[in-house]
Amino acid sequence: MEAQKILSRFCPKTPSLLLPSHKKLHTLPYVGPKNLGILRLGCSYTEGKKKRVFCVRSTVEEEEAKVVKVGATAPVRRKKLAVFVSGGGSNFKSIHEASLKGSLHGDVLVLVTNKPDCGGAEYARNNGIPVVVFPKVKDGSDGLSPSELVDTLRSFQVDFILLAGFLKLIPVELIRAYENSILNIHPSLLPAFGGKGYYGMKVHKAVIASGARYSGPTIHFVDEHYDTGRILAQCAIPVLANDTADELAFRVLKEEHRLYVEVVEALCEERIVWREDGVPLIRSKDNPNGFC
Ligand SMILES: Nc1nc2c(c(=O)[nH]1)N[C@@H](CN(C=O)c1ccc(C(=O)N[C@@H](CCC(=O)O)C(=O)O)cc1)CN2
Ligand SMILES: NCC(=O)N[C@@H]1O[C@H](COP(=O)([O-])[O-])[C@@H](O)[C@H]1O
Repeated sequence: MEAQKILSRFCPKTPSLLLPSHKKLHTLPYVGPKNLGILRLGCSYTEGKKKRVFCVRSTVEEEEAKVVKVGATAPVRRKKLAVFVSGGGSNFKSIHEASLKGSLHGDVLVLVTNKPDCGGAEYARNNGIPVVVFPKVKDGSDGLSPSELVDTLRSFQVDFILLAGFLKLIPVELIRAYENSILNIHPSLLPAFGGKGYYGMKVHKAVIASGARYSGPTIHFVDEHYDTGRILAQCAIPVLANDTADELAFRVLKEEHRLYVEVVEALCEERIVWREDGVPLIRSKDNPNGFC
């Protein structure tokens, strides 16, 4: 209900029926022929004068399919994701498509942006994903404060936050509320070519100008500063002698789409482990004793 109230302030077009997966569903046993399924009654809430109740029906098999068995037998709960964008959102789309395809054991429940008209926000609205504006635009009524953003993400019961071309500094309130649960993708091999001023094409132009022979995406945990959080994954690709910044950007972005989906799949399957010295590792899906 809280999410609905906050959202209605900034995103009037937000679908009135909030995504069931973050509403508390009351599961009632289905009385009828054995094993035909469970009738799940969505909780009711008032919208204006109307009381809205929605029901979904799922079979026992569908319920079980929502739980992935990883490693030995421990069932892993499907994760709730928030994605932050400022631009076209191609990484966001790749992650959403992997979720719809079923390879990614999570759902994108909310999109956060500082540019409500960007391509990523448009894609979200076209796919029924609520859009939240953050940070507040200067002397404008639109947008959430850091504490309202934390409350909104908590109302959606978000497990992980994925930055994908978001160009504003994440405030310390959110870092503290989502410790070791915020990832970012950066289009260079950090720590090289990172930090304030290094985003989008500026990164690729700096790489070309430096004469570096390799570049590629880095996925890292987010701390209070730009691009200084613990590195989780990287992929090196050659910089060709006659590469333009656009040609390099195109090849790096393609690798980003592959790498981010692979990393978020591991995140949702709880395959991220922390080495004693604080370095995060990704446990291999095929070999529980190996790492990616
Ligand atoms: N607390 C953190 N917030 C963010 C991080 C992070 O690591 N910690 N990563 C960035 C994403 N990013 C690089 O991956 C990045 C984005 C933007 C900038 C930057 O210099 N921004 C400009 C403003 C640009 C604009 O408004 O158009 C600036 O701050 O002057 C650097 C790195 C997301 N947030
Ligand atoms: N420093 C942050 C940064 O530069 N991020 C970069 O913005 C692009 C967003 O593309 P997308 O909107 O198509 O996913 C991506 O290349 C991402 O690495």
